Amino acid sequence: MSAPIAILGAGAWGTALAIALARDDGPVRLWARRADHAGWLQQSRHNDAYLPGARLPDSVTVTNDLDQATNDASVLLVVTPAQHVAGLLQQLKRGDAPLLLCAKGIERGSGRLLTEVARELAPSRALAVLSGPTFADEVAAGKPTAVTIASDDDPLAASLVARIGSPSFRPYRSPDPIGVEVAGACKNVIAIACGLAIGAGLGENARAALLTRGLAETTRLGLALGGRPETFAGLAGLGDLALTATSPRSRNYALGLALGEGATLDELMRGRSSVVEGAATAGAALLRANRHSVELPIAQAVADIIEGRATIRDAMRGLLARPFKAEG
Ligand SMILES: NC(=O)c1ccc[n+]([C@@H]2O[C@H](COP(=O)([O-])OP(=O)(O)OC[C@H]3O[C@@H](n4cnc5c(N)ncnc54)[C@H](O)[C@@H]3O)[C@@H](O)[C@H]2O)c1
Ligand SMILES: O=P(O)(O)OC[C@H](O)CO
Repeated sequence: MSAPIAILGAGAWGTALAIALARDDGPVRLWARRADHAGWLQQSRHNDAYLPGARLPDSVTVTNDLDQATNDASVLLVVTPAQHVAGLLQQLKRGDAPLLLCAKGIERGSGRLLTEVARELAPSRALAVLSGPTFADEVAAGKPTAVTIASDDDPLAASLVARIGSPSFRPYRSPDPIGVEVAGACKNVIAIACGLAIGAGLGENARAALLTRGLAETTRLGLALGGRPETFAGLAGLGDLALTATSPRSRNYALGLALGEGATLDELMRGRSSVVEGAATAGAALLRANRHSVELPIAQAVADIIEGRATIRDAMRGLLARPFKAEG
């Protein structure tokens, strides 16, 4: 029997990954932050709060005890929202099981990528990143899905692909964790912009333009941070952007759509438990881009709207007033 896999975070994505990775040959432990939630999940096998309709297989054990979840695990999947990854890593005991970072975002305040957070807070552990076009409910339902697993450590990436892959959950290996992280984080910001455009009635041409120029600015940032150009045409880049920036089932796109239709951010965020990563990442990406003198006009527009510095109309007008230039 293989060593256990620990999945840290019992929102929609952690739950879907637990279901996808549950096998007869190795147990899966799912860590939930709240004791009452862990107890309910373990007993009912359902996660109505975050992933209604899915059922946890018997080989998944749910706990809110981090030591119990991680003890003897072969790999720890980090699946909390990006802004809580540092808090989680600070609670982890020292150990040598690798981390597979599955959250998509850049840290607010510091502009750090999650691999940079992990390198500082869990220096003894090898790192890999999992990203790509993955609506959790489809993964939980066993629908065909392809992802990227990226690491500087190719044997680690290969062993994770072997442990995690199945006919319906197909990981592709990549040597570019930085590019994969930047792509996964920024697509959420671009998805908000695309939702805004449709919600505000600007049309599908505008959305296609935002998606394409969004990929161009994401690529600029990724390259400045050391990513590889081909990553942005891959699953974590174009693949995830195509999914997220066109589907009302994306929480990021849906937030933009509702804002564009006239809802306020306050109304949309009040009482909400599920995460909209792009809202925090817009400003964090800008912070990081400014340090590298990289321009992110679309992320700037999204951050200006989200952080209350511009109306949607003014931000969109600002984008349209930019000087004409060569494509690239
Ligand atoms: N849902 C998806 O389809 C999907 C797919 C791929 C990647 N992701 C990424 O996975 C990450 C998690 O998203 P999700 O959809 O599972 O979240 P979710 O919105 O379903 O659930 C939110 C989770 O955040 C947890 N949480 C709230 N406050 C916290 C805190 N202070 N510390 C630790 N955890 C806290 C909640 O307990 C809950 O587990 C995000 O970065 C998201 O972009 C999600
Ligand atoms: O619902 P979203 O916008 O958080 O997107 C979920 C996944 O990241 C899609 O790949």
